[in-house]
Amino acid sequence: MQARLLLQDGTLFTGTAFGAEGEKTGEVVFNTGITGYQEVLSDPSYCGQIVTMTYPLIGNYGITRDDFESVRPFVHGFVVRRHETVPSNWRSEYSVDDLLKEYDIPGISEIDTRMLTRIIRHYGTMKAILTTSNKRVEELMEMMGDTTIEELRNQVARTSTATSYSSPGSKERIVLVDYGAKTGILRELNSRGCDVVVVPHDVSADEVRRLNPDGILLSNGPGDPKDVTYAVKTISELLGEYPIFGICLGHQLFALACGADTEKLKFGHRGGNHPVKELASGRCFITSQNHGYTVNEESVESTDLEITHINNNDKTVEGLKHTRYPAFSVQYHPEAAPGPHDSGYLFDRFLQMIADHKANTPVISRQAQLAANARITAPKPTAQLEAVKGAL
Ligand SMILES: NC(=O)CC[C@H](N)C(=O)O
Repeated sequence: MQARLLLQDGTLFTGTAFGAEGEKTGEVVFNTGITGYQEVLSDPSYCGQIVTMTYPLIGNYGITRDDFESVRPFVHGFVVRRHETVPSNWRSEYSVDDLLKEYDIPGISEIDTRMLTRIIRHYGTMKAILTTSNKRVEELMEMMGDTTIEELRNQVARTSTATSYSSPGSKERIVLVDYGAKTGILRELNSRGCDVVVVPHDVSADEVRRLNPDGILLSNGPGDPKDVTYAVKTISELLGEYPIFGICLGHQLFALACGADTEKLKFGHRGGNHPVKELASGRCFITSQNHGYTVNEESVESTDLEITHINNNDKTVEGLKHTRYPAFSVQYHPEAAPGPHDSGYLFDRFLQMIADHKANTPVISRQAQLAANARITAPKPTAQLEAVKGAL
């Protein structure tokens, strides 16, 4: 069956359909990873996007559920040069084609993904529609135009957990705020023995305090950080009270909460080999990335933040730390799977920061904090009780 990919600028690609039949609009972006298509498909940060892989052969090692970064794929469409229908891997459970069909995601293969990537690099990311229908181009253009940017935004609520859950451990209590978190973050915390409570994106500062965490981890997630205003407010309320570590969207929200600004990149960073320089050591780390927005460098100057890492390719901000409070963040993914694993040490740094914070927090103030928490936890008197009290 034929499939077509129509870009907002009118460029039309005609190829072969795979995955689900139908039509999906999204922002078209490219990922340069040679492996990792399962993690890309199931990374909630891609919600609302049509992803093209620059590596030309996709699907050759099949699909293994254990490798997923969340419970289901979130991409709106998948674009590849060649798609393998007969995976060759003992762990494979089924093919990419089966996965896309199961989750109603259309795919297109046999198109010039190199040309598509060059268009995105030249003109920037843009909207696109992927279809298996025979609709006329004019009609498709109209449909794409009707998809408001709002439909492609505000994806955090769609990808976050609706209720809190815990992943118990015997060490530090970490509250992981799920803005569309990758499973890899939980895996890294659990492997270090952390007692993790995963909470929804719209958790309030008081709800976090009630959990009495040793530290807070702000996860990755889809969309524009400026759409998640309530999270910025919550983070600014918790800043200084608990050690904080932000990853990707969590990094951007942390920056906004500290008064810095974010902006959209022309075509973003998505792949497994982005070089990042740690300014303190001068060392270069190879990192896994997936983001379209970035923290504006100049805006950091007027805040209490310090830039700790920069991207070696385009010099954009890749890491921040607070100069007064125990809090830091990175734009890339230290929990990368399938890799590179250069930055896994950042989880150890976070736990060390928690240990230092505990050691430096006078016992009396910790007790005061616990007392404050107890006050917050105490049930509020109901209106009825107030009325009875008033009558007495
Ligand atoms: N992986 C992420 O957390 C992505 C952050 C944000 N949605 C961006 O595109 O910049």
